[in-house]
Amino acid sequence: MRYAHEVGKVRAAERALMARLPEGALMQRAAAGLAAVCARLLPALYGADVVLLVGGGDNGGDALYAGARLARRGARVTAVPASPRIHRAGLGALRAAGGRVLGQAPPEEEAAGAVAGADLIIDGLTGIGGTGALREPHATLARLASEAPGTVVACDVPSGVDAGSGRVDGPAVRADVTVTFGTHKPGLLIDPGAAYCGVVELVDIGLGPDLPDPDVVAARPEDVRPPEPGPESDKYRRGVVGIIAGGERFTGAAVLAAGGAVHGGAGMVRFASAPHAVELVRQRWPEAVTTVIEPKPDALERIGRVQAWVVGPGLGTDRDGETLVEAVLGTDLPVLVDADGLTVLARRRDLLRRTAPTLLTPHAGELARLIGADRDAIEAARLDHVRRAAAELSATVLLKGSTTLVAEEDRPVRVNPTGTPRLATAGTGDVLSGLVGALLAGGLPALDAAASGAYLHGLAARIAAAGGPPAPGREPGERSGEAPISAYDVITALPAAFRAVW
Ligand SMILES: NC(=O)C1=CN([C@@H]2O[C@H](COP(=O)(O)OP(=O)(O)OC[C@H]3O[C@@H](n4cnc5c(N)ncnc54)[C@H](OP(=O)(O)O)[C@@H]3O)[C@@H](O)[C@H]2O)[C@@H](O)CC1
Ligand SMILES: Nc1ncnc2c1ncn2[C@@H]1O[C@H](COP(=O)(O)OP(=O)(O)O)[C@@H](O)[C@H]1O
Ligand SMILES: [K+]
Repeated sequence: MRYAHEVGKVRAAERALMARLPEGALMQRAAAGLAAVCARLLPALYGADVVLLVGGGDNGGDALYAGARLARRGARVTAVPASPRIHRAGLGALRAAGGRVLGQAPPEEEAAGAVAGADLIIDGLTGIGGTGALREPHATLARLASEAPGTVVACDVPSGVDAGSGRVDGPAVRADVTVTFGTHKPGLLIDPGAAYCGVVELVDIGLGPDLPDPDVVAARPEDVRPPEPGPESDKYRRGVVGIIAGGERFTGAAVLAAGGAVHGGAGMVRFASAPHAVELVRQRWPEAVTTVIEPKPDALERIGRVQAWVVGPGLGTDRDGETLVEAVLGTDLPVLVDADGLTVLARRRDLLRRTAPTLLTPHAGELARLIGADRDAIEAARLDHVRRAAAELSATVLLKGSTTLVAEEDRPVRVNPTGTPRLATAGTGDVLSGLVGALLAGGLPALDAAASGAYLHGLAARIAAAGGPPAPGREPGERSGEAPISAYDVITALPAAFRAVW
């Protein structure tokens, strides 16, 4: 796992460690790590033009000491101060190493010229101490760095990104590489902030023993463990997932959710709905066992036994849909509620009073209805809202969108690292609900089923878009070589995604 800690906990750990170390030692560790990454990024250090953007806090101090190390190895280093008070000792070290320092608040043309001509720019404007939108001249410098042709390396956090939440209010540095110290900060893993970081490199400064449990975690491939069948498995023991989706009017969601489950490793998929949806699912997925049901409180009785339920995609939000959502949540089995089922829940929160696990998979608009919040506020502060939702609704909540997050009370929030904007196409959410339902039926706890499902879903989308294993990373401006994808393509690529983690 990649771990991230809230800013307050990072500061507490730094204080505890600093108390045991000689003064300034921690900043030297950070600066040494930063300088080492920068040296690796430059084809030749000797004679390279390096520009430091230096704010008034310790983030600027790190940049100055890293610049001094690069200057001692032959780089031509220029510091651009953004504040009248910049780290004195760091400034002294840079000067002693032969670095140049522009005057306080240098004219914009001078700063712009230096930034535009740099081979490498170190962004030391603000780190974990940055709050709110960047003020001037920081905002202008952030814009100049983002537009410059040189490689941009953010010190700890790209300036303008809120380290705790990933919130970005106004201009922020778009980095090629972010060198972060001690532990990741949540804002480096969560959009919109995550999109500003480029490649994130973690430098160990010895904080580990002083850090508490993480607040946010992101899976690596080895952390994704879908249930694997053993020799003693049969279709019932592997897990039967029941899906109630679609109706007479909406049938696409039914076919896609069933497909996600069929390719999600369920031992069996039981699909139940109105006749038209059942007919289409039967034609497309002959593997599914289908039942025509009517929207009555005893609707589940004819379907047969399952280990977990998925309810909601394309169901409709009227009284009939409500009856089916109520019937499913009345069972003592794990239930995933998605799409129209969530709209029903927004007016029937009482249905969430149950003891078996409940997993909700809203996008920001659905979550807004569920917890009475503003959609834009949710998009801007996804971490806060997903946590609040899990606590208020007493459920596991998977918040879809640019960065998918999964929260459960008193557990670290799971961040999905495989997402891709190519998933922003109608129907992919239905595929996710079927896939996660299959993992729930296979016995994974709700948090793991949701996080593993999101991981495999994103990976399948990348594989579908790339026409094979996704490329490891791209140079800025390089063509992606990817194709647009449909929800159906994601289903088709699920086997390849499973192969990549099994
Ligand atoms: N502690 C340690 O042991 C270690 C810490 N380390 C490093 O220290 C960093 C934290 O340093 P920090 O606490 O000094 O805060 P920092 O990120 O420099 O920001 C404060 C400055 O930014 C300014 N500012 C704020 N918001 C602004 C805005 N919107 N627009 C414009 N300006 C804004 C603010 O100005 P003020 O609001 O006070 O006028 C103040 O000048 C951390 O990220 C890591 O890099 C490493 O060396 C490892 C050891
Ligand atoms: N910008 C984005 N970046 C990454 N993933 C996205 C983005 N926008 C949407 N997604 C993903 O696409 C899927 C869309 O689901 P949803 O909103 O339920 O659509 P639908 O109801 O049409 O199926 C989710 O898995 C979501 O996380
Ligand atoms: K920074």
